Amino acid sequence: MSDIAIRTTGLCKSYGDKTALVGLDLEVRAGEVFGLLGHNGAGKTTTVNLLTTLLQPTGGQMVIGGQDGRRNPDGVRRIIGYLPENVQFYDNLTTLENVRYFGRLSGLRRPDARIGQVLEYLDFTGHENERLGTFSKGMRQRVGIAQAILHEPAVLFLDEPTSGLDPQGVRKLREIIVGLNRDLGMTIFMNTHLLSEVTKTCTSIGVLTAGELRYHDSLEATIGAFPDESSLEDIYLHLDSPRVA
Ligand SMILES: Nc1ncnc2c1ncn2[C@@H]1O[C@H](COP(=O)(O)OP(=O)(O)OP(=O)(O)O)[C@@H](O)[C@H]1O
Repeated sequence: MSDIAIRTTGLCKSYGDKTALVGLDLEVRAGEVFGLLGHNGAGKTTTVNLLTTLLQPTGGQMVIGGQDGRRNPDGVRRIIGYLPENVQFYDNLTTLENVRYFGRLSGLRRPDARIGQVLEYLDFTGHENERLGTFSKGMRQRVGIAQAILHEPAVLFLDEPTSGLDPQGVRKLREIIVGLNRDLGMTIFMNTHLLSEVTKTCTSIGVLTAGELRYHDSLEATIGAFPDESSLEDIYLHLDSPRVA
């Protein structure tokens, strides 16, 4: 994969008369953990759904891992993993049955050996034969990560991955995200509201306001560029305010 994992140029999305994303120009380097911040309705889920080819853009270009997302969406799908905000599982099926189902959708013919490795990596061994209907939100998210990384994607997209988790669940998921980046070299693109997560997990951030990317830089540069703001929350509120051009 080239040095740039995700590049968008003038990427737009409208739903009828409603413009959700206005000419997004973005580059995320391979090996980064990028956090897309924004208020409710800013366009974060729309952005992820475009980049994962679940939605068709109304304009612009996007290249993910060297694959042209408009001309070759299947090529993009082969190299990405996606954990949506509300991943749907079959509650009456077991972990193994659910993940196997997703594995076959990804084209893995004999996924069980790989499922075993992934569940072990996620510290989930022992829950293979338990039904999803009995799991906490944190356990379901781990199954969600398992299905998303089964085919060893180069780029992993996460939509509000810690939403609704208790503090232990947040910490566990954070460790997993950081580990996938550090141990397996995955580029991670995550939407989040939780600023505390950004400081502990991300290497770069973007701020989306009403469908426009208002800001994009490394976390380190962001903290250095706003010496008068005492926390990332203050920086975010500054960037997300209408005063910023
Ligand atoms: N299918 C749709 N039809 C019409 N409008 C939509 C549709 N999906 C999203 N929108 C609108 O597009 C805008 C961006 O929505 P989006 O869900 O991408 O924002 P978001 O930043 O992910 O918000 P949240 O944090 O609440 O999930 C919002 O104004 C939303 O109402």
